[in-house]
Amino acid sequence: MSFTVAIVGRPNVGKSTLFNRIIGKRISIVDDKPGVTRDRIYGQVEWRGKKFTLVDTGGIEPEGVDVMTSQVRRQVEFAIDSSDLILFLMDSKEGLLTTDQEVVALLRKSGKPIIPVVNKVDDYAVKPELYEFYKLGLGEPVFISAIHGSNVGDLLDQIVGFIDEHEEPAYDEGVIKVAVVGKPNVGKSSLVNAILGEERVIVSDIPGTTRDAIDTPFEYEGQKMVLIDTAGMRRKSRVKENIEFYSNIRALGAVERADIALVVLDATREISEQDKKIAGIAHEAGKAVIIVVNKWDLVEKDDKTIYRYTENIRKEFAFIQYAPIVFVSAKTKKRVNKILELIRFVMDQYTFRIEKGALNELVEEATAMVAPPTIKGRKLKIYSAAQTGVKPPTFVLTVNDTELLHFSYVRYLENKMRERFGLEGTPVVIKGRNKKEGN
Ligand SMILES: Nc1nc2c(ncn2[C@@H]2O[C@H](COP(=O)(O)OP(=O)(O)OP(=O)(O)O)[C@@H](O)[C@H]2O)c(=O)[nH]1
Ligand SMILES: Nc1nc2c(ncn2[C@@H]2O[C@H](COP(=O)(O)OP(=O)(O)OP(=O)(O)O)[C@@H](O)[C@H]2O)c(=O)[nH]1
Repeated sequence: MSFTVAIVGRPNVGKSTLFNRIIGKRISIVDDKPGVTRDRIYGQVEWRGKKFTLVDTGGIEPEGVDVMTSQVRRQVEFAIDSSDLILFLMDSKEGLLTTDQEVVALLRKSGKPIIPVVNKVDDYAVKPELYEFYKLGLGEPVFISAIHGSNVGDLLDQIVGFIDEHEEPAYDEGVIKVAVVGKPNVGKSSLVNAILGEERVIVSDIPGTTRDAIDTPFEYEGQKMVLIDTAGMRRKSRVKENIEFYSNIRALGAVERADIALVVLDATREISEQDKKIAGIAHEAGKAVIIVVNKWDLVEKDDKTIYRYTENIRKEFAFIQYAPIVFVSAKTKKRVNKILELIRFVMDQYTFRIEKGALNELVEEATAMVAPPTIKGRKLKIYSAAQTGVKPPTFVLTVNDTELLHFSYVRYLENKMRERFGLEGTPVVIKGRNKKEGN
């Protein structure tokens, strides 16, 4: 699981502003597909080659709750239980308040490192009155302006300074990394055990091991794989709302390290918002997805059941139409092997390369069939197409003006590519680039 940094502080000190300042730049995904999570209270950051997950604990609050003590209590609990580093944010305009000191006293008990941060220092000057913040005894505070971004780079430098000892295991190129994600109780551990073909002890109660996703390398018909498992690590949270939140953060950490996410659903339960959120995390991270419907043994079936389920999943998970669906039982092991075959197949798709000639031929045919859009009297012209990467397959179209590359036309081209080349299980990224003068 990735290094987690929590921003904690009283209401209105600027937690969201700081979060957006750090995360905002990275979010360049223009995704209009419905169902994709929009409530960003955590995100992945890369700074000087190091990665971490940043959490805006203010976002944990359920709506309508404005009781100060309960708000801060949730934040503090999250920070203590689930983060590796705490950014304690204060407001220079308000000065050091008693509440700040109380919260720090609580945070300190956790033994987690804390960086004191004083926000809203907009004029670059550290005035004498700011020296009161040294009284916290947490060392030198970082004075920032989240709105203007000043000193935020220094803050990021300090954060990544803590990451050294937290290296993730590295795997060879040829190893397929598979994250097993899903709501609590859908059967993730059972599925992992079924895949590995042996009962494995989940070490969830040993302190210190609980936070790390369990990586299990194995081989299937000569193909090296590793399962990144987030199961069995449910926090015994005192605050109910936090449980779902922990689940999502864990899923994010596992998914970021994986090539393929197995999004596990419980066949006996209705599809919920959280199922969609978890699938959305995988989709937004640009990972391949396989939907695994588990506990199929418990479903009373007739000859239409599987079609009804499939239809419902396609409707609820409209944003990942590309994901294959497999119906399994971890308990009876039925079709568990099918998952392994799908993993291999989907990995081929995730790393698929389309030869330039074939790609341009396809684009020519597609544009002949449905003409590119004309917006405000100007017609989109696509001069050429090229694949620029894999994991997921990424394509660049050279056009007259990227403004004219409407998302619905991009989706049309994506569908055409999928019709011809398959690309099942993998997202496809299509970007536009303006043709330069003279080429
Ligand atoms: N002058 C100034 N104002 C800031 C700065 N950062 C945030 N603010 C303002 O402070 C107010 C609160 O900011 P938020 O980011 O919503 O604060 P928060 O801590 O997330 O608040 P909660 O969601 O209530 O927990 C907003 O009006 C921001 O525009 C800053 O660097 N300078
Ligand atoms: N009938 C049936 N029960 C299953 C199946 N898979 C899991 N279960 C049961 O569902 C319950 C939850 O399974 P787990 O494997 O612990 O679920 P999990 O997703 O790892 O749960 P967390 O650790 O809470 O995230 C257990 O009682 C399992 O025995 C299945 O395919 N069929």
